[in-house]
Amino acid sequence: MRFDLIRCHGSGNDFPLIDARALDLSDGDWARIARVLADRGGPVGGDGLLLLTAGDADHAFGMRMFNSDGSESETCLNGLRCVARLGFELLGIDAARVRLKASSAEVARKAQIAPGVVTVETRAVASIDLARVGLRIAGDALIEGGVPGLPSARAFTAVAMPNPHLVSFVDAVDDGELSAIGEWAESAPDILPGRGNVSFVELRNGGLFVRTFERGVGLTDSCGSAMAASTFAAGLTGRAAFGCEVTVFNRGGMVRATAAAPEDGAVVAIAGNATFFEDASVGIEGDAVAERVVHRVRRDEIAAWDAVLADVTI
Ligand SMILES: N[C@@H](CCC[C@H](N)C(=O)O)C(=O)O
Repeated sequence: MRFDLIRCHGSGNDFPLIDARALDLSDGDWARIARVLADRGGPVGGDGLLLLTAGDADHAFGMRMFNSDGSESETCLNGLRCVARLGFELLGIDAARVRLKASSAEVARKAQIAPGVVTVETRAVASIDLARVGLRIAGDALIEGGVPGLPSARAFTAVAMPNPHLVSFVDAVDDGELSAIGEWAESAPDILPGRGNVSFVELRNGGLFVRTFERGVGLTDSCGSAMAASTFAAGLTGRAAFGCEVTVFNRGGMVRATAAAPEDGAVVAIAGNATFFEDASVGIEGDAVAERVVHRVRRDEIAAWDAVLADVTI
């Protein structure tokens, strides 16, 4: 199998991106291709695989996202910015409604957050319904509460974006502690059989700093849906005002986020980079990349994002 792909990132969350609108492969094939391409030890690497998929009567195009373990997620908001950019470029549009696995999101080109940085805003609805999060504990919602059975006494807020997130506000992020809870979530415990993304969040520099252990991946430089869930959770717990823009920092950079209150629709808007850094083609044989040809390294975009990182105090 041969594919043309674009290697891209949103806030350092990096992916190979394939225009799959005309491709007809099984879910099992895509899961295998995700594991091969996103393998950090292989010639491509990434936090998962993004697919631009065909649109329908209600959507200009669609997105599918496979984690590096081959599992398919309900969404990926850093990835959605990159998929949206490709969709915009191929269709000659600047805004769209996008079909996700079982939901929709709005995307639009925005003014550049920094010179030379292509910027896209995603808008997705948050939910605190525990059934949607897939967290099987007593009650309808969990807002800053303990999770019986979780190996931590910390208080968590559960949010579906619609992928599952557990968010805890901490004084200082401890990667070891976060990873231990993330690994527990990866074990698909009885109370979280669909697993989940786990984030620790600090109030930092007037904004939020979010560190996430992602379902199907592990610790990443950033996770867009976790930043959305964290902004929503900050509103729910009185740490940030609903309707006001918050800068959300992460290991890979920053985004600007605004969450609407539940009574105002619970839409979380995230504006951030959609950086394309390499155009390549790959040949895959079995479980390995047999050939990789790099056609273009987009040095201008790499430099533009490096300048943002040099400016951001994380
Ligand atoms: N990094 C993504 C989320 C990717 C999916 C996640 N690991 C899951 O399985 O829910 C983002 O930017 O939202």
